[in-house]
Amino acid sequence: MSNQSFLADVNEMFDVAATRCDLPEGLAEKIKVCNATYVTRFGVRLRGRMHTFTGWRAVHSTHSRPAKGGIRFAPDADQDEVEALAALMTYKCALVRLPFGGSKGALKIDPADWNETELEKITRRFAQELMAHEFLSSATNVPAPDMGTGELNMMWIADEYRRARPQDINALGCVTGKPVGGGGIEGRTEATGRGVQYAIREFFRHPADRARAGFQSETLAGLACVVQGLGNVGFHAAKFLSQEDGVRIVTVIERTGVVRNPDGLDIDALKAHLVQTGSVEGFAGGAVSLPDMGALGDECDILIPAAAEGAITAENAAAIKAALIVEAANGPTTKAADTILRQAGKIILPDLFANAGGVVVSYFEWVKNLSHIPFGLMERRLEEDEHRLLARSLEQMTGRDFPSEHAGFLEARSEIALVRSGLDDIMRAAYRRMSALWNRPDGAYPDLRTAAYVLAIDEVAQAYKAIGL
Ligand SMILES: NC(=O)c1ccc[n+]([C@@H]2O[C@H](COP(=O)([O-])OP(=O)(O)OC[C@H]3O[C@@H](n4cnc5c(N)ncnc54)[C@H](O)[C@@H]3O)[C@@H](O)[C@H]2O)c1
Repeated sequence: MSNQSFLADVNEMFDVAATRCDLPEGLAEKIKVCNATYVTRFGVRLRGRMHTFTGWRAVHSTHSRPAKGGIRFAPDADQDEVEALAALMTYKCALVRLPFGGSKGALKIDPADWNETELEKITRRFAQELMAHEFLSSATNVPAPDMGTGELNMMWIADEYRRARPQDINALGCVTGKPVGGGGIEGRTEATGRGVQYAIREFFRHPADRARAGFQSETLAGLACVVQGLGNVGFHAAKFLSQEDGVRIVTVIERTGVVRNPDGLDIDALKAHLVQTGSVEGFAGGAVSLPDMGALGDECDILIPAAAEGAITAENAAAIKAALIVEAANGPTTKAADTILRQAGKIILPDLFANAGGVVVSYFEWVKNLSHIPFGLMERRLEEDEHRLLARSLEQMTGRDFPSEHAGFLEARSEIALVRSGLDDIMRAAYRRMSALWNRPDGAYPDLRTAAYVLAIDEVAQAYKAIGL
C-alpha cells in the first residue's frame, strides 16, 4: 500500500464516521485536515562527508495541547504517511480522552545503516531542527518512540532540548518514552504491548461482543494467535499474552522469515535469537520458513498485525482465518480489506483503541515530568500540598475521585502498579464506550472502528464547540 492510499484510507474512515456525528457545517473538514507539516532537510557530517537527511513533523490537531505522537525512523517514510499517522494520533488521544492534540514525525532513514554514535548525531540534529521551529517542547509538541526508534533516541532528544533551554523547568517533558533513569516512567517501554493485552482481555469480558466472533468463554488460555512483527509492540503483546494469559503464539511473521510452532512459541527465546542474530533463521524452537505474508492466513483465533501499515490488503484479507483481528500496528488494514473482513464476519479491534497503551503511559510520564513529584505513592507521611497535587494527578489519570482532605498517609503503591492499573482503567473505559455504540439496537454503528472514530470525532468537536467554533 502506498503512503498516499494510507492517508486516503484514514480520511475515508473518518468520513464514514463523521456522517454519524451531529456536527455544525464545516467542522468535520476542520477536524479532518492536517494543521501543518514541517519538512526539514539537514546535513550531518559522518564517515568523512556530509549526508543530507529528510524529516517531517506533522501537527494534525491542536484542539488540545501539546500535540503528541511518535517519531519513526524508516526508509519509506514520507509526508503522506506522517500526516495519516498524525491524524490517527488525534483520534486515538480523543478516544481514550487524553488532553493531547495529534502529531507524528519521521526521518527517512534505515537505522540499520548507521551505528549508535552516528544515530545519536543524527537524532540530536533532528531534535535541533524541531526545536528551532517550535515543534518540540512540553507545552507544544511532545514526541515518543515509534518504529525504528526507542528510549535512547528519546533520551538524546530530551538532552538536546535541556541543553538548549536550561531555563525550561519542564524540559524533561518535551519527549516521552525516555529511560526510567532519564526521567521516564516504569512500564513505558512495554506499554503499547501491555495495552494490546488489556484491550483483548476487555473484549473477552463482554459476552455479547465475544460471541459475535464465536468465542464462548472469557478465558484466553489455549487460544491460538498469529503475530506479525516482533518489534517493541509485537514482542510485548506476544510475551504477555503467552506468559500471563496462556495464549499459544503459533506463528510469528518477521521480515526475515516465518516461525511456526503449533504448541506455542517461546517468545523470549525467539526475541533473544532475533536480537542476537538479526534474523529468525536458525531458531531451534519452531519451524522456520522464508518471509511470507501468506502466513497471515495461518489457522488461529486471533491475528495481531504489529509491524507496519497496509499488511492486510484486498489481496490477502479473504484468506484470514482469525475471528478476531487486533490492530497493534497503526493502519495495518486497508479500507478495502476492512470491508472484506467485516463481510466475512471478522471482528476488528481498531488501531485507535488497540495500540493506545503507548500514548496513555506517555501521558503518565508527561504528568510525572511536569508535576516534579514521584509517580508512585510512597510509604511515608506526605505534606498537605504534596498530597493535593498527587490526588489531582491521580484523578486526571484514572478519572476517579481521590480524597482531597489530607489523610496523612497514602497507600503504598509502586510506580509500575499505578501505571498498569491506570492503563487498564483507561483501556476498559474506552472499550465500554465503543461497545455501547456498537451494540445499539438500531445498528447505527456497524463495527468497532466506526464506533471508535465517532467517539473520537465527538470528543474533538466538543473542544471546538467549547471555544465557540
Ligand atoms: N512503539 C510504540 O509505542 C507504538 C505505539 C503505538 C503504535 N505503534 C505502531 O506499532 C507498529 C510497530 O511499532 P514498533 O514500535 O513495534 O516498531 P519496531 O520497529 O520496534 O518493530 C517493528 C517490527 O516489525 C517487523 N517488520 C517490519 N515490516 C515487516 C513486514 N513486512 N513483515 C513482518 N515483519 C515486519 C520489523 O522487523 C520489526 O521487528 C507501528 O505501526 C507503530 O506505528 C507503536
